[in-house]
Amino acid sequence: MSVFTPLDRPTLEAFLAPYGLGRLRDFRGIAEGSENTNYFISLEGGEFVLTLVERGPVAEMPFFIELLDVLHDADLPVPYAVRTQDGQALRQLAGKPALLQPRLAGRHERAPNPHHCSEVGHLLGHLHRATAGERCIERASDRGLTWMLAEGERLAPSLDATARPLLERTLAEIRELLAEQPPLPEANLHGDLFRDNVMFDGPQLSGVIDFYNASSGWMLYDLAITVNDWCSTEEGALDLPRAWALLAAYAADRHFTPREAELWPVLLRVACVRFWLSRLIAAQAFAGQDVLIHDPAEFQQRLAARQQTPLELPLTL
Ligand SMILES: Nc1ncnc2c1ncn2[C@@H]1O[C@H](COP(=O)(O)OP(=O)(O)OP(=O)(O)O)[C@@H](O)[C@H]1O
Ligand SMILES: N[C@@H](CCO)C(=O)O
Repeated sequence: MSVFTPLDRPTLEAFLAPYGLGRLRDFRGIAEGSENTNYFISLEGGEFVLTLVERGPVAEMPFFIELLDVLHDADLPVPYAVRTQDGQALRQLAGKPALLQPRLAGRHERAPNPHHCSEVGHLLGHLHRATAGERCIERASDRGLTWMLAEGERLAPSLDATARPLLERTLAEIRELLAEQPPLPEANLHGDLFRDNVMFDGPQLSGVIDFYNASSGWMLYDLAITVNDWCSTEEGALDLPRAWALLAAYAADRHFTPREAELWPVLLRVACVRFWLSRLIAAQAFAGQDVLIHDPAEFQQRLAARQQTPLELPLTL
């Protein structure tokens, strides 16, 4: 399980006292999740999740706190940093940045249908609309195009004869994007809107969590990340009814530009490379440890399937 930092009751009680939320009733480490340490915390004053941020620079934490406040104010179902009685949102526990957030209702949907995908598309459109243009809070992704190129070039020689040319083809596309810097519309991006970061309460989307990959950037890239997870078959191909439902719901909030339509197939591939690489790196770093490791091959398979994309952006919706 992925509890990188074990915590005992006295440590938690001392940490939680300044929130003034009553006695600690119960707590339990959360096995799901692969990057941060999370605990469900039951206090007399309500149900919460405590997150210890295990990766990424501490200096970035005010960005996440501000972004979640903006999204919460825009009525998106997101967690936000609960303040202590003297107004502190970001604190330290066991030497790590630590946040207490409300626990959102619902459960993850592992087998989404077009209705679930429509809910997700609508949510993503809302998130982008709330942060587009001047409202966008600047933050470069720490796993953006430059990172992909550097890590891809480093890892390519260790791949087999099928995987290596597949990766190198998309690295070439990434080089072209870096050289061109196409002016695609920007907003704040979730950056990791996978099934395990969305909660459903019955058929209704009830929460979006895990903003630790959020950044500013191309909205289309966030859409590609989302479609690749929510609308892929077991074999890695796009499931068109699910993808159409997601894109149609998203497009109700925003019209795509012609340049976005051209670059859509490329960004679907780039979004595969982003997670293929981060999974390869995590698999090496945590090999043999009791940590949740997502299968890198899943994104190799999806990237192979995205060499032809039978899915166009709905330009006229
Ligand atoms: N605010 C919340 N409300 C309810 N459940 C939550 C909340 N935050 C986290 N969880 C639960 O904890 C699990 C792990 O959280 P999270 O996805 O943030 O961890 P992570 O290590 O960053 O994961 P990932 O592998 O997606 O990067 C989630 O799948 C969810 O079940
Ligand atoms: N959602 C990511 C893990 C967290 O970034 C993956 O499935 O690889």
